[in-house]
Amino acid sequence: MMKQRKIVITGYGTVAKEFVELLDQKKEELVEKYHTEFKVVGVIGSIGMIYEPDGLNLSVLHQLPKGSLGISQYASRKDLSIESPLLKGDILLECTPTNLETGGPALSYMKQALEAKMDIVSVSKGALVHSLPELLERATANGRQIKYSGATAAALPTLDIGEFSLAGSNILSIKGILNGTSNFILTSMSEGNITFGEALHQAQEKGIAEKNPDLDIKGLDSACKILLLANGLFHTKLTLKDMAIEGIEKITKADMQRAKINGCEWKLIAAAKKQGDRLILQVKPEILAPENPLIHVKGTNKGILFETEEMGTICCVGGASHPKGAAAAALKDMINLIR
Ligand SMILES: NC(=O)C1=CN([C@@H]2O[C@H](COP(=O)(O)OP(=O)(O)OC[C@H]3O[C@@H](n4cnc5c(N)ncnc54)[C@H](OP(=O)(O)O)[C@@H]3O)[C@@H](O)[C@H]2O)C=CC1
Ligand SMILES: N[C@@H](CC=O)C(=O)O
Repeated sequence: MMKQRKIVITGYGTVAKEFVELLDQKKEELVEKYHTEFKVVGVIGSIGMIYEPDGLNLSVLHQLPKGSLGISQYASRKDLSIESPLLKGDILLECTPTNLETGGPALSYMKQALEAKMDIVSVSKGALVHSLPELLERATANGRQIKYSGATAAALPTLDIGEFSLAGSNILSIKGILNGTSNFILTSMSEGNITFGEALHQAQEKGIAEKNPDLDIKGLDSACKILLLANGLFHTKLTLKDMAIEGIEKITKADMQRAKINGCEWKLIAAAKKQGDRLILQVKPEILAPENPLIHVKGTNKGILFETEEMGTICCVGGASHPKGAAAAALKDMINLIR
């Protein structure tokens, strides 16, 4: 039997626009493979919402600029009025900018969505880092699910490996290169004749740096990802205050050249490690030895290494940071919601 899932998107920025294009390309394939018609019925920007109960025209929408400008241009083309935001559909796709202090607009959108009995797929991290335990409780109370591959390194499978591939195994530690922007800066400085500032500018042009790039450079984006992975996989309720966080700002080209003499490389490592009854979380730049598989993670790629009691060490490398990869991670979560 054919199913239908109505999606409302909050935050029509770089990732959401890629998602709209991807869904437009794949909608027939999704019907064929999963017997499900995914329709975007609403898009909410900071100016308000466009809503069409039978689905927005995705090929028109993704030709328009991102942000509220695109939303208002779509409204005038289709003669729609800009409505006050209202979460009505089956799935919320949350794509607003990450705000770690307050949870940002995402927190209120997610609460409204759960009240309206919607599942959530989030690529933004703010609300999850701020209030994941509370949101999960609300989701359970409403019989809903929250999926957040897009917030835990997106195109690089991380949470799925821990939840599904390592189910039943005792994970002893997780180490990862989880931020594409900082890894791109380190690789560019190590391999090219380019400054920190130039490399950051290139990462911003690729659309992968956070709106506030300090989140990438100072290690906070990596910290959010390892925190969400740790709380999700070890069922802890740790916060950013429980972590030591250091970024890449102090690493110089000279430091990199010194490391290279012995075949080593500087990488920004996010780690979660069991120590007795405690789980220690930290983010800091480390010099990796040539035999460490994470040394091969170059450019905007990322990587994760799980150490387990029963299955040994498992490493996954690739999943470059890229808006299309983040959109694809959100689509994967939606497909897994209906499986
Ligand atoms: N870029 C990437 O590769 C990845 C990004 N992420 C995460 O995904 C999220 C989105 O990233 P990205 O698309 O790059 O970000 P953008 O800044 O490109 O897009 C965010 C959009 O949200 C809109 N917005 C701002 N405030 C509100 C509000 N109150 N209500 C509704 N919409 C609002 C803005 O448009 P306007 O104000 O004009 O309406 C803006 O276009 C971030 O949280 C980021 O951390 C995760 C994985 C990868
Ligand atoms: N800023 C992040 C992308 C979103 O998570 C990165 O550079 O990897």
